[in-house]
Amino acid sequence: MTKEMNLRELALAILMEVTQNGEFSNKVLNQTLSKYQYLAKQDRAFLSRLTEGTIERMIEMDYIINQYSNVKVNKLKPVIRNILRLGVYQIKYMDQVPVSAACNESVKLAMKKGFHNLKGFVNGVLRTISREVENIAYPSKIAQPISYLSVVYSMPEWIIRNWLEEFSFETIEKMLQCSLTERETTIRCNTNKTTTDELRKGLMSQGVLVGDGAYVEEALRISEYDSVQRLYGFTNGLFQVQDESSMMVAHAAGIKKDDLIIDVCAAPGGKSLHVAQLLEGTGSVIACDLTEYKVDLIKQNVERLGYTNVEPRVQDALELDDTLIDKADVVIADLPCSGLGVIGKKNDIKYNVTPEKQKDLAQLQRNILHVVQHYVKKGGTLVYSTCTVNREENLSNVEWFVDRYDFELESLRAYLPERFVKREGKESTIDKGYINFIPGIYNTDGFFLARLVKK
Ligand SMILES: C[S@@+](CC[C@H](N)C(=O)[O-])C[C@H]1O[C@@H](n2cnc3c(N)ncnc32)[C@H](O)[C@@H]1O
Repeated sequence: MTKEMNLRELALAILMEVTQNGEFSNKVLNQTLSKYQYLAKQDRAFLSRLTEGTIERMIEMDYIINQYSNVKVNKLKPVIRNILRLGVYQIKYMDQVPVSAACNESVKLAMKKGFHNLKGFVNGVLRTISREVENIAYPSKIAQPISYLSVVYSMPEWIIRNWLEEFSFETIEKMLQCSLTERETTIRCNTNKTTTDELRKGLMSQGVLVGDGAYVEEALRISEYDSVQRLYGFTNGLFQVQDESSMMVAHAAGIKKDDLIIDVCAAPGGKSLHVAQLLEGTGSVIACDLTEYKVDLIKQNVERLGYTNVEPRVQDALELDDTLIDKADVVIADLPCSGLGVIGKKNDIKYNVTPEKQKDLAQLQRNILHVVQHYVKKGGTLVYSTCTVNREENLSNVEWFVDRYDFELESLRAYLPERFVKREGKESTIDKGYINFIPGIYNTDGFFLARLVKK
């Protein structure tokens, strides 16, 4: 058995867990990588690329298979279906894999999994696709725009229909293109411990490529590394991974020394720790989440980054804590959401969201807002945010909120980083108090935030 065969077998096992057992791809891939730590860097990269790529392009893979197989994808045995998906991905997207290897190794894998009788079928379908790969007839952009976007960018049709109610075709295409483009990782420098220049030097000494953030002073963008945990400065808390859109929350909050901040859905602590950083050791941050497990994640990050002004707490945001009423200068409500802004990083989210789940989430967000608005003192601020781009979970909730509670939207212009504000034209919604970061238009994840002030 060759090494490559082993890697493909691991990829198949991951795909089976994700597609048959509903596991999250990030989780299963990370577990596999930690189990097989002895794998060489290029093997880890091959495995990651093959599994992540196949999952993020799954609708396209199935479309291609359906063009050339006499048995439709949904009628195939799950193992064979996933072997074909992996095979087609190698043929179409992995130039470094010879077509013959993609076909032969897929056939061997089918036999190894007990499907000797289907080796001719797997071989036939993959060989045909390898010959026809440049001639695949995709849905027409003009005549079938929804199918076109769905197949070319592997996005479920219902999400595209939903987005078309709010965004133009061109904007959606940009978002989708962006979700399939590899971006650097953004990190937030812990400026209480080091400077961005020192951090940059340390990372570069390990051969990491380091660029400036696009909008936020304390952000750096890194690439060409193997594992974040092994990077310079990780263990001693010189940085935290955080997208620049997320970093905007702490800025939008307008933190002042000695403020009391309550972060109602805080794990793993990205925003709580950023806020603590801006407090420079003063004030305090109560960082809550639902379970011990989640709160432990916050604790680990607090310890690593070395903050003494953060108090992690198990607290259900749906249950009012009387002792906190009217106490907070700032409440951060970064709420559970459908996550459609981070499909570039969590590539199976798009297949798991349903219209019903999205509706339930929008309701959950309202229920949480109803409770946590009590914690804001008069004149204090509530920052509402999600990592999704659809209106129901974003602006519609904000409109619902200001209609019912004694809050108003306040312009973000005075709060967001200067570099960002400068690029926003006169028409920007930041003057209305909210912003929808659209991937492909902004160089960030998809993200929404609104600044609400208690009258
Ligand atoms: C978007 S994530 C928060 C990310 C975090 N703010 C950060 O920047 O690292 C949403 C969090 O809400 C938590 N959550 C969900 N329901 C909750 C509830 N009823 N009460 C408290 N936290 C909840 C989830 O466990 C999850 O950690």
